[in-house]
Amino acid sequence: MSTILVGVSPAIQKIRDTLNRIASNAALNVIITGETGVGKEVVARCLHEASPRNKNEFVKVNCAAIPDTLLESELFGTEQGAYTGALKTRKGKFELADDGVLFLDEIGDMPFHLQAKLLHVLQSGEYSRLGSESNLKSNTWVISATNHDLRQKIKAKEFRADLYYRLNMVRIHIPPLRERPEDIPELIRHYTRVYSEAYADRHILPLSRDIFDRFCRFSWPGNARQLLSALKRILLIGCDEETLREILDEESPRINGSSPPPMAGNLLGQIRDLTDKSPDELADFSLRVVKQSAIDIVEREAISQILNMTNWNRTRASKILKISYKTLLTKIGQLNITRPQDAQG
Ligand SMILES: Nc1ncnc2c1ncn2[C@@H]1O[C@H](COP(=O)(O)OP(=O)(O)OP(=O)(O)O)[C@@H](O)[C@H]1O
Repeated sequence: MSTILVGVSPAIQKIRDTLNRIASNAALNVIITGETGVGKEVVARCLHEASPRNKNEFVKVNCAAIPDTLLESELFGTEQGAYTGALKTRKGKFELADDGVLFLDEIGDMPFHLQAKLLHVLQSGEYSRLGSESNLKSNTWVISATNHDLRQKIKAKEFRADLYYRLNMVRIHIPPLRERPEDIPELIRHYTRVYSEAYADRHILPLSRDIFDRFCRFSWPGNARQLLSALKRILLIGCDEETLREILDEESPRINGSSPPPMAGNLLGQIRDLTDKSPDELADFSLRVVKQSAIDIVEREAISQILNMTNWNRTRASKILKISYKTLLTKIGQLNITRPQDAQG
């Protein structure tokens, strides 16, 4: 099943744009940054699937989960007899990901001594298995991800600046969900469909209007991962008011407003934040992207309102909007507009 990057926020639309531009040549190392659970692996998988390397492996290594002593052999493999107990030759992740993608998750946790080795592979395109003298050629697209601020780690001498620049040929930053609340309803709708299909025997009902609204107002410190586990739990086993208050930690800060706040506000907020950005972060910015995002936001809102007003009578809606029926259908698909009752009870 292919990976879908759900979201309508300008941030996600910009990521989709970048993704399409860089996946076709699959050559520049990419670093994906963002808090835990924002969807870094989703973006890495989308890059792989959209690239010419999609017939070959997507190999993931979690640099934080593997003990320091094992990470090196995990990455580069071991030659038979390299150490007592190395009974046979084992391929490393670089070799398994040849012609495919090597996804280095939690790269900020890679031990300092291994960072030098990784840099060497990235620069020379060559590496050798532990205990072997002969060089192997590496042809893998390296995509890494981190939820640390690597610039802080560089200052603290915990991360090599030269490796950072090598990994960071393209940077994709995914903002936390609380900064793109318009993605919350989309995630709820999409994953309600996914879970309904996966658990078809359970006759899953969509969230009630009240819970849907409360989900949309919550700030989700654990981002999409937290949202999805709460959604799945409620859809599968339901929950009483007390449990819901616990899940939504109703003492914690709210996103303002009732339903998701106006999207245009977010776009303007993002534009105002531009002054804080580094030239690197402005690489994907252009007036064209802003204009397109603004048009999409306004069109989506207008079409949704008219569809709701006409109770989703598309012929009437297209007449009011003064566009053809066919254009309306295309826009509904392109702008990912869904009927409220598809997601709410
Ligand atoms: N935009 C999105 N579209 C679809 N699914 C998403 C999106 N964002 C996150 N998810 C889902 O949320 C969960 C967490 O996402 P993912 O593992 O990609 O996050 P992450 O940023 O890599 O987390 P970590 O830093 O903890 O490794 C996954 O189940 C993923 O499918």
